[in-house]
Amino acid sequence: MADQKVAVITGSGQGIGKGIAERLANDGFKVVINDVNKETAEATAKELQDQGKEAFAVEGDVSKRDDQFSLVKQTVEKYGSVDVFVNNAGIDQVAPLLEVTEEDLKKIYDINVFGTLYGIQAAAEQMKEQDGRGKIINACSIAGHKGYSFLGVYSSTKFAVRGLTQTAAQELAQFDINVNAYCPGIVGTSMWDRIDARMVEYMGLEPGEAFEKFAEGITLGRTQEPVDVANFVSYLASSDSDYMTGQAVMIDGGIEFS
Ligand SMILES: NC(=O)C1=CN([C@@H]2O[C@H](COP(=O)(O)OP(=O)(O)OC[C@H]3O[C@@H](n4cnc5c(N)ncnc54)[C@H](O)[C@@H]3O)[C@@H](O)[C@H]2O)C=CC1
Ligand SMILES: CC(=O)C(C)=O
Repeated sequence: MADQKVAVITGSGQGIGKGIAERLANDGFKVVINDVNKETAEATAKELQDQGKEAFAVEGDVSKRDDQFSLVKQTVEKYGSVDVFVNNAGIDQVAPLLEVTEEDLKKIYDINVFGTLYGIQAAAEQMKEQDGRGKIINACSIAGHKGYSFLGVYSSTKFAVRGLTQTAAQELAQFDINVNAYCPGIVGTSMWDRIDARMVEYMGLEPGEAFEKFAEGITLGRTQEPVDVANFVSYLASSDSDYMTGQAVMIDGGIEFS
């Protein structure tokens, strides 16, 4: 097992991140489960260990640069390298633009944008020193390609993630590091439970109706599960995607077409 590659996934105590961790562990990676929520991170790592996978949990807040560098350091101390780093952690925010406060802006930019850049920095500094190709994979969204009413600030953070992905791809190619992003559509995680609850307030709908309304536009006729996203991230983490960099790819069942 000495040649097992190592993947770090931020925000992987639950939701899409957990799905990615499960898939990469099944692909043969040693996985590091990072989350600001220590309990869910440890529970996910234990679930994987109980299945005979190599996994451990690191509590950390992606919006703190020191936590991101410490995450990489702890990974290297335990597993020897960081081959794949998935900047998955992110938060939602639902509000009309005219109601957004300075505090709202700061909170979401700290996690979704600053957090992604700190992850890129920490991962790249380590990957530069290693042999072999590194992969940095960022969580974008359909909202990183199009602005949606009431999701304007969230959307703007995902446009920023797309920009960081394109620039990091260009700056890091010289170190054999590929940088790409996945852009899910409507995934049934706790993020959408929160979005639905807030949309109800703004759109005058019943609980569940906002989710259904967004889901109506899905060409494939169903909302997503984390595994639908994880299957694509598995490709981005593998050598099959060695010739892809700087892309923010829709994996949304056909909601937006570009
Ligand atoms: N659910 C959806 O429909 C979509 C989600 N996405 C993106 O996918 C990513 C994952 O989303 P979900 O799994 O749905 O969300 P979720 O809310 O179910 O899970 C997010 C996880 O990130 C963790 N987290 C939050 N802040 C953190 C921080 N500062 N440091 C470390 N961990 C932190 C949470 O504790 C949680 O475990 C996010 O970046 C989100 O923007 C993109 C498109 C659609
Ligand atoms: C949460 C999210 O990215 C969307 C567009 O639903």
